[in-house]
Amino acid sequence: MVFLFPTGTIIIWVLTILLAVIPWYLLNKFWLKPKRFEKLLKAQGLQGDPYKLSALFMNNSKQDYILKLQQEAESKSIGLSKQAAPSIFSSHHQTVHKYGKNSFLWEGTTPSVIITDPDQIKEVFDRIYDFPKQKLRSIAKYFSFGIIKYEGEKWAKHRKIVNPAFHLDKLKGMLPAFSHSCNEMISKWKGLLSADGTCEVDVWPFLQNLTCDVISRTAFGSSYAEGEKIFQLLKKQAFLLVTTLDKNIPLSLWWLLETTTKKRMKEIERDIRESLEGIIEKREKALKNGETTNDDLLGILLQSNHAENQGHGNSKSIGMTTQEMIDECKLFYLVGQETTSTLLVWTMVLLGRYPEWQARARQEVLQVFGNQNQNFEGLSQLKIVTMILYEVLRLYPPAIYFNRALQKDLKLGNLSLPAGTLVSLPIILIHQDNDIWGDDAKEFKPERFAEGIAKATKGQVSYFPFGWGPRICIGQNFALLEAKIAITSLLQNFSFELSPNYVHVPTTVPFFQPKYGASIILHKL
Ligand code: HEM
Repeated sequence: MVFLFPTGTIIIWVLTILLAVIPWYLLNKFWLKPKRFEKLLKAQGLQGDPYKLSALFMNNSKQDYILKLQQEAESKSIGLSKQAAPSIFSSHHQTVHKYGKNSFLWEGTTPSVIITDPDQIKEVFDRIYDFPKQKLRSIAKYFSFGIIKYEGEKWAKHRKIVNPAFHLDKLKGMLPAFSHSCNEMISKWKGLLSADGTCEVDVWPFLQNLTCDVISRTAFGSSYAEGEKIFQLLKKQAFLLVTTLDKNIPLSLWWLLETTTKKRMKEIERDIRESLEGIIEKREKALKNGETTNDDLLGILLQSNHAENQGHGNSKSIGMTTQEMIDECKLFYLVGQETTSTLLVWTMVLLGRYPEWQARARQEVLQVFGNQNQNFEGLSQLKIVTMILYEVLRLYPPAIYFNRALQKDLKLGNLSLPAGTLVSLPIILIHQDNDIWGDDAKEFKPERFAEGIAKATKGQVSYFPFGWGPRICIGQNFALLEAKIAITSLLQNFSFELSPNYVHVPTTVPFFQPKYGASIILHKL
C-alpha cells in the first residue's frame, strides 16, 4: 500500500525541519562550538580572550581586520632600532604580551593556538600529514599555485619531481646566470654615480628587478625573454589585487562582484597560462625528439617529470600535467622572487646602519675573491657574509608566521587539540625571544651565528626562516647562493650607508618588506 502526502504537507514538513535545524546550526557554529573550544583550551592552561560574538560583526573577516591593523601601523615610522612585531604583527604580539606564551587568539569562530615551544614546533613541522596547511580563501586562487599548497600524496609526488631542480650540482650550473644579473644591476648603479663617485638610490626596486631577472634566467634559460614577460603579467595581477584591497571593499563582497578588475585579472591569468604553455610545449617536443634539454629549472623539471612517467610504464597520469607544470613555474616567481629581494634589501639596510659589519664582510670578500667573479668554492668559504645573512633572516624573516589547521583531534606534546583548531607558529616572535636568544635578542649581532645555526639555537627548532622538516623551503640553497653573489658583487664595488631620507616602515604585504623602499647612499670604491 502506498501513502501519498499532498505536496503542501511535504513543504510544511520541510520548512519545519529547516526552521528547527538552521537556528541550531547557527547557534552551534557561532556560539556553542567556539565556547566548547575555549573551555577545552583553558582547561589545559592556555589563556586567551574569551570568545565574543560581537567580534564577528565588528570585523567583516579576519583578513579585513588584519589589513586594517597593518594599514594603521604602516602609516607610522617605527625607527630602525625598534622592534617591528608590535606594529606589523599586533594580534599575536598583543596576545602573547597579555597572556604569555601559552595562549590562543580568535580567527573568527576558530581558535588559533600559539606554539612557541621548540619541541612542539618541531613536531608540527615534522608531522606534515597531521598538521596540514590552512586552506586559502578564494581570493588566493589567483596566487596559490603548485606544491606550496598541496597536501598528502599530491604534495609528495610534486616534491619528488621538483626536488632535482634544486640539487646543489644543478645550482652550481646556474651561478653564471646569478652573476650576470648581479653585474647588470651593479652597472646600472655605476651609471647613476655623480662626478664625486656617489649617488643616492632607492635600492628596493633594483633588488626586486634583480631577483626577477635571476628567476627568469634560471627558470627559463633560452626562453628568458618570455619568462620576463610572464613575470610582468604576474606583477600586474598582484598590483590589481593590492589596489583592490586598498579600496577596502570587504573580500567576501568583492568575490561576488563581476568588476572590471576581476575581468582583467582573468585575462591576465589566461595570457600567463598561454605563454607558459607555449614554452613548455616547445621544450616537451624537444625532449621527445631526444634533444638535450637545457639545465634550467624548467628543463630539469621536464626531465624529472619525464623520468617519473617512464618509471611508471609511461602512464600519462603519473607525472605532472602541463597545467601543474605551469603552476610550479608561476610559484617559482611568486615565492622565489620577493622573498630573496626582501632578504637582500634588509641586508643592505642593516649593513648601511652597521658599517663595522660591512667592513668585515668586505674584507672577507676581497680576501676570497679579490675583484674576480664568484665561484661555488669561494662562496662556501664566506663565513662573515653567511653569519650576516642568517642574522638578517632572524630579525627580518620574509614570512612572519605559519598556520596549520587540524582536521582531527590530536595530541601535541602535553596538549590535546580538537579538530578545527589552528596552530600558529609566530616565527618573528620566536626569532626575537629573549628566553631563547638572550637579552640582546632584538639587536643585530651576526656573531651569534659564528659557529653555525645549530650552536646558536642549541640544537632547538627556534630558527626557521625557511620553515623546517619535510616541507622546508625547496629553494633555500638557491636563495642563499643568489644572496651571497649579490652581496659579494656589491661589496666589491661600493661602500654604502643608509640615507637620512630612509623611513623605516616595514609592511607584511606580501612579505616582511620596507613599505617605502630603502634609500641608500652608494660610494664607488
Ligand atoms: C630568502 C628567500 C626565501 C625564504 C625566506 C623562503 C621561505 C620559505 C618558507 C618559510 C617556506 C615554507 C612555507 C610553509 O611551510 O608554510 C618555503 C617553501 C617553499 N619555497 Fe621558499 N623561501 C625563499 C626562497 C625561495 C626560492 C628562491 C624558491 C624557488 C625558486 C623557493 C621555493 C619554495 C617552494 C617551492 C616552497 C614549497 C615547498 C613545499 O611545500 O614542499 N623559495 N619557502
